Amino acid sequence: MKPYVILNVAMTLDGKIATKTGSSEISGKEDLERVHEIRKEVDGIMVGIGTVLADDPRLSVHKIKAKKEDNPIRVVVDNKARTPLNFRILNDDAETIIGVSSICDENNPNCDMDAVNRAKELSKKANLFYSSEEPVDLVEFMEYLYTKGIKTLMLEGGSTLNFSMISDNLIDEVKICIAPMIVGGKDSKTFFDGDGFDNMKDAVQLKLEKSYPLGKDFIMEYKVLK
Ligand SMILES: NC(=O)C1=CN([C@@H]2O[C@H](COP(=O)(O)OP(=O)(O)OC[C@H]3O[C@@H](n4cnc5c(N)ncnc54)[C@H](O)[C@@H]3O)[C@@H](O)[C@H]2O)C=CC1
Ligand SMILES: Nc1nc(O)c(N)c(N[C@@H]2O[C@H](COP(=O)(O)O)[C@@H](O)[C@H]2O)n1
Repeated sequence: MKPYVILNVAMTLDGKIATKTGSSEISGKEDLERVHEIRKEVDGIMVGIGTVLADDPRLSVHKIKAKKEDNPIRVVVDNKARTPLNFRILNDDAETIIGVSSICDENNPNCDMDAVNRAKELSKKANLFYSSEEPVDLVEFMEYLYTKGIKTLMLEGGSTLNFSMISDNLIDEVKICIAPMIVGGKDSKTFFDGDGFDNMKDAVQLKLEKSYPLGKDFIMEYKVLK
């Protein structure tokens, strides 16, 4: 069993989710409130370590009225246990689960002792899941999250993790905020990066369920066809 996964992202009209320098303030106020309403509803929010390092996110419900109990469990996919101990993702706003790879496991002959030691330190502040693979096996990780009570999970980026999740067929819904902005840049992060598929026939197929303007932005909501 796996959580029901909703991918939410804010992108510019030209499909970028951050500039080449990592600047990513894209959504308008109304969109941020929409996202925080979803955060309040779901059991967990997940991001990749690239997003943690770029944004130092809180991943709590803080743009709308909410109580501490409304905060979902925060989840990070972090191969080498690089989450900095002083980052907000480890504060006491909510529980945090960090998925690390097999190189953090001291019983693995190919482990990296620096990563093993960082993971040990992290385990004092968060619950660690040790994947049997490198990078983190996302199918295995989703099954683990489900056993931890995460039945609904919002994925909030970034580009690399988004592609791994969709190519592993783990995403059920996609919600996109398109802002009327263009930033360009071949090195700017797009909605989905990763390796990409070689052939269009392999493209993931989706069905548009809903679309509407929201403040200055435009929202599109899709179901992933399985
Ligand atoms: N506009 C928006 O809605 C959002 C924008 N962003 C932006 O995206 C950028 C970060 O994106 P990325 O650098 O692509 O980082 P990312 O957040 O996708 O993290 C990628 C990292 O996750 C780890 N990982 C472990 N196992 C993995 C697996 N099986 N598959 C994929 N990754 C795995 C790897 O260390 C990998 O480098 C930041 O600039 C951030 O601001 C992030 C979230 C939302
Ligand atoms: N919905 C949305 N709109 C944007 O313009 C964004 N840049 C993001 N980014 C995501 O939200 C995280 C920050 O969350 P906190 O406010 O710190 O709780 C960031 O890390 C991205 O995952 N989202």
